[in-house]
Amino acid sequence: MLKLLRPAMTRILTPLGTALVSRGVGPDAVTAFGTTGTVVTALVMFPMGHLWWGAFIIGLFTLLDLLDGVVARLGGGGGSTWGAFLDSTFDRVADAAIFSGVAAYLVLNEQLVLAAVVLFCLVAGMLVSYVKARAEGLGLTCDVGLVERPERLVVGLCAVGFSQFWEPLLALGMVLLALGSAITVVQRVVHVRRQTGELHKQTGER
Ligand SMILES: CCCCCCCC/C=C\CCCCCCCC(=O)OC[C@H](COP(=O)(O)O[C@@H]1[C@H](O)[C@H](OP(=O)(O)O)[C@@H](O)[C@H](O)[C@H]1O)OC(=O)CCCCCCC/C=C\CCCCCCCC
Ligand SMILES: Nc1ccn([C@@H]2O[C@H](COP(=O)(O)O)[C@@H](O)[C@H]2O)c(=O)n1
Ligand SMILES: [Mg+2]
Repeated sequence: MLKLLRPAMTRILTPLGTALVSRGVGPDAVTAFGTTGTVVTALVMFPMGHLWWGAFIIGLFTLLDLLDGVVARLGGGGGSTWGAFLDSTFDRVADAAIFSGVAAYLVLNEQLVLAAVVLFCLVAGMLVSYVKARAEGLGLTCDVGLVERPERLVVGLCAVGFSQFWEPLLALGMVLLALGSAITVVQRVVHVRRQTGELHKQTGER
């Protein structure tokens, strides 16, 4: 759903991308900087209880995940295979750090049930991405689902950040995210099953 915002975000980020390209900054540097910033912020600020500032700063760093693609395209060649691999792999590293940081905060504050829900969100989010990567590796498509990465980030970071001001929001956001991510895994598996069903009809393959 949020991917509908991609053209607008690309337009907003293009002047910054142009400035970076003209100074010789490449897309891999942007990817690495954004991921490092996210990981350090999540693993330092969340366990210390700085939920608002942690979520806010991570929100800015994750926007670099849109900027790296802009820089890659402006730099010519339309992006590289290595860059696409690095981008997706580092997304998983950033997601792992965000949810681990929140879980660490909850464990330190003895909210073990909510920590388990957050870990469920982490695993379900990874599964959402894995199913797509595996499907695409097999030559299928899997660009569907209710809660893709931008939705996970916006819902997750807003729930964490604003819970500094209204505590129940963290539980509410994480439970919604857990349900949404589980539904998305099912949607993607069903989408793959439909395609393999079609293949079966055409080729006799099961
Ligand atoms: C006080 C008001 C608070 C308001 C908070 C809301 C602020 C919202 C600000 C910006 C909204 C940005 C929306 C961005 C929409 C982006 C749409 C898009 O297409 O994103 C795609 C992009 C990159 O995708 P990739 O192709 O590079 O990545 C793929 C993806 O990882 C796939 O994952 P999967 O879906 O399968 O799990 C992989 O499968 C694939 O391999 C991989 O290639 O998007 C991103 O991933 C980055 C999105 C950035 C979202 C920024 C979120 C910032 C949000 C909130 C900050 C809130 C902080 C809290 C307090 C803030 C107060 C201001
Ligand atoms: N270091 C990078 C990062 C990205 N790319 C290219 O951009 C595409 C992803 O764009 P987003 O706007 O979704 O981040 C990716 O598939 C690559 O083609 C790159 O080349 N190098
Ligand atoms: Mg990117």
